[in-house]
Amino acid sequence: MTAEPQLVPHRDAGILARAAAARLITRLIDGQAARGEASVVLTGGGIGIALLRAVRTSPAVDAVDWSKVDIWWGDERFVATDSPDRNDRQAREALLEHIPVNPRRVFPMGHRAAQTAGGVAASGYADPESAAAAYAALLAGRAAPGAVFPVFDVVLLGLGPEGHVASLFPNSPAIVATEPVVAVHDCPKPPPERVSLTLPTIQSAREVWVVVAGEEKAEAVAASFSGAGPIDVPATGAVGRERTLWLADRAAASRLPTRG
Ligand SMILES: O=C(O)[C@H](O)[C@@H](O)[C@H](O)[C@H](O)COP(=O)(O)O
Repeated sequence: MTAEPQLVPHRDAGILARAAAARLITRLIDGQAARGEASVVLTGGGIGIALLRAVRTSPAVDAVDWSKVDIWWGDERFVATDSPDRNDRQAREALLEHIPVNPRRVFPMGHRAAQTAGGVAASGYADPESAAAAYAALLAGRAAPGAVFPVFDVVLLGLGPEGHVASLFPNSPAIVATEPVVAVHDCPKPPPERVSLTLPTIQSAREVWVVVAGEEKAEAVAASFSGAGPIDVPATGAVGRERTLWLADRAAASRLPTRG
């Protein structure tokens, strides 16, 4: 059973980030109360990272036992580990370096191995395919017996202007991929090479939250609620088992039909 998307409007992007942060903290607390641990899949992008900064500055941040939270990524740019483009680097600077996470429960996606002089093996992967395979193995290692990925408490996703989520773009090989993690080449949003969870993995979450702000996303939000399918509008495939939330500011929701 997947959940019908529910849109929750917020006055502006700043309030959206703070409200989504508070919602995430509560969600993780509830997950830990129910199962002793929790898991979240982070996203890159402007509002996704703003949300993490808002978690860091939240008065309730210490209510979560961060040592018992599994932290994953929905996608990653396949670049050098020290590149400012890395979603995990931005997440560490925004939040993870400021809270007591358990490093063994933080699962960054693979990075491009540095070119080595003299054959010294550098950490990382030669291509996105091998990084994707390694991440799939990590997911399987944290899954229930017989499953290939865990049941995440929350998958956070940003939204692109054409309706992409993670690195799943319209009419791309990745949007129809069925393996848990996929390599992405020629991504329309730079950098071109990425690693991304696929829709089946995203859909394994109890809750999926699409967090979106700005007038430039209004068309994509409207398209996502127009009955379009995920190949044309990937965000429409981002649904949770129990709940699907669209946390939007008013500008991003401005092209939706107003309630009668
Ligand atoms: O790695 C990435 O680029 C993100 O995961 C991507 O899916 C992002 O969330 C959207 O493109 C929205 O990004 P903005 O919020 O910056 O527009």
